[in-house]
Amino acid sequence: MEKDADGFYTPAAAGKSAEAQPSDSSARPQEGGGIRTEDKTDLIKSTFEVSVTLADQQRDKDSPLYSVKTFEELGLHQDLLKGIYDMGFSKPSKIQERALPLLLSDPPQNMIGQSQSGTGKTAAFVLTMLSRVDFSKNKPQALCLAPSRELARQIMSVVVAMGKFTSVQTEYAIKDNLPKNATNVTAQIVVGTPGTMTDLIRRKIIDVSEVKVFVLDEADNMLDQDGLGEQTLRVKNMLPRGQVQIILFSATFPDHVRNFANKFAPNANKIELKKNELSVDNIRQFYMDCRNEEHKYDVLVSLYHLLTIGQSIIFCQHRHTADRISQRMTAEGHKVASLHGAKDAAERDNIIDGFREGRDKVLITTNVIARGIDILQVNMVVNYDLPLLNERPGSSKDDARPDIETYIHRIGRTGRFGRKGISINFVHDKRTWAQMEQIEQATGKQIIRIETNDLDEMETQMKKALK
Ligand SMILES: Nc1ncnc2c1ncn2[C@@H]1O[C@H](COP(=O)(O)OP(=O)(O)OP(=O)(O)O)[C@@H](O)[C@H]1O
Repeated sequence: MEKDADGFYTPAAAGKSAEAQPSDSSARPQEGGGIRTEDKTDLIKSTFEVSVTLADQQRDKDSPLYSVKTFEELGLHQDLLKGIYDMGFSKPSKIQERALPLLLSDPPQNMIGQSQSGTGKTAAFVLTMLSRVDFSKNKPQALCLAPSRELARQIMSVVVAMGKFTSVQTEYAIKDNLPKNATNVTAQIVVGTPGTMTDLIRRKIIDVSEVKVFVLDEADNMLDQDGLGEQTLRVKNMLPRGQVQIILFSATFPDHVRNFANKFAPNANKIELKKNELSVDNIRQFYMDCRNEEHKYDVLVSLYHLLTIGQSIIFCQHRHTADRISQRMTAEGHKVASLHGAKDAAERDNIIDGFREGRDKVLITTNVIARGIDILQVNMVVNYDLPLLNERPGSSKDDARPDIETYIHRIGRTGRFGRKGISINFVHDKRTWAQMEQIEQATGKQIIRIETNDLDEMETQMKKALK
């Protein structure tokens, strides 16, 4: 099975793997901030392929994709092994190899698992849910929460694909999915967002008496007081005491939620990353020094050809910015889509499906899809606005600190499972410059300057980074 045009898993030629090229690290800033240009290319005109050999990276001991084990050795049921191989997976990744034996051991134990973006966390918790449910019982037994409907739908596509050779039944707990007069959910696995899940449990449409597994994807965000923390806790408090395995996964676990995570999933087995392992090496990070806000728009438009070579996601801080840019670009004849939380459910589904199918190549959005979204063709992420922590009341805009976690998740929309990717940050004044420097320090990865007026240079850099 491989992903179909709309990015969800469908039966197709199994076991296909893309091909890899060694990475090139010759691009270095010169004194004065310029960049050495080597081998000019015809990138804009060409249709060069962005590709990697997964098998090679899975052999590299230092790669998060490396594993000494096979899926057979991880103790999975035969029907699930069939599902995995049907999806074209041949070996587990490091997080899968390390987490699965712990997740599947009996008696069940809680887990707090961290590994870089795009390294296969979803498969680890989906396999756990599928392994734990009793398919002969028509009652919810595994609940999974995600921070956005887009991510919940994507997780569900993985449940359906991996469970293809089982008799699993599934249901969504996302807005506008179930009819108002819906009765008891009989599905064994329910995936949704915290608000709707709470509502359905309260209304007794979801009976939680048989729930055995509770998964939080993007757990740090789901537990953050400023995020979805309260709603998620409400769901947990409605579950039967003492019998539920709690599984938290994320690429990031900032200190201010770690304590809460430990209380939320007591006595959990833990897989943790060191700070310098947070971001993946296959994503090359650049910045462009724009003159002002208006110039950011002009630079983005000038990049349009490069943005559409593969697929690109443009992140803005506010919904109105995403709308304004997309309206302007559309009026000027460019094909772009915009997605944010103010759009209604059907429209959101339509937009993300169009992007997954490749009907749209450029998606302008907010943090709503900064986490978890897995579209392999995305090879470029632009931070039109750098992600910022919520500005505190009374503090000036100048004090706003960059949101490092969101930055890591945003750029992780590219470079999925060992593929190459590029991120470009727009800075346009002293404040944004300082914020970018803080990001560079926190991630420990160099962010390389590219001139805003040198498209040839950009093209050359892109080709090198994606090679
Ligand atoms: N063992 C494997 N072999 C091959 N491909 C895999 C394997 N495990 C996962 N993948 C693929 O790798 C991609 C990334 O996986 P996934 O979305 O689970 O990452 P993640 O760690 O949850 O990322 P994020 O932190 O962004 O949520 C997906 O397209 C998935 O199908």
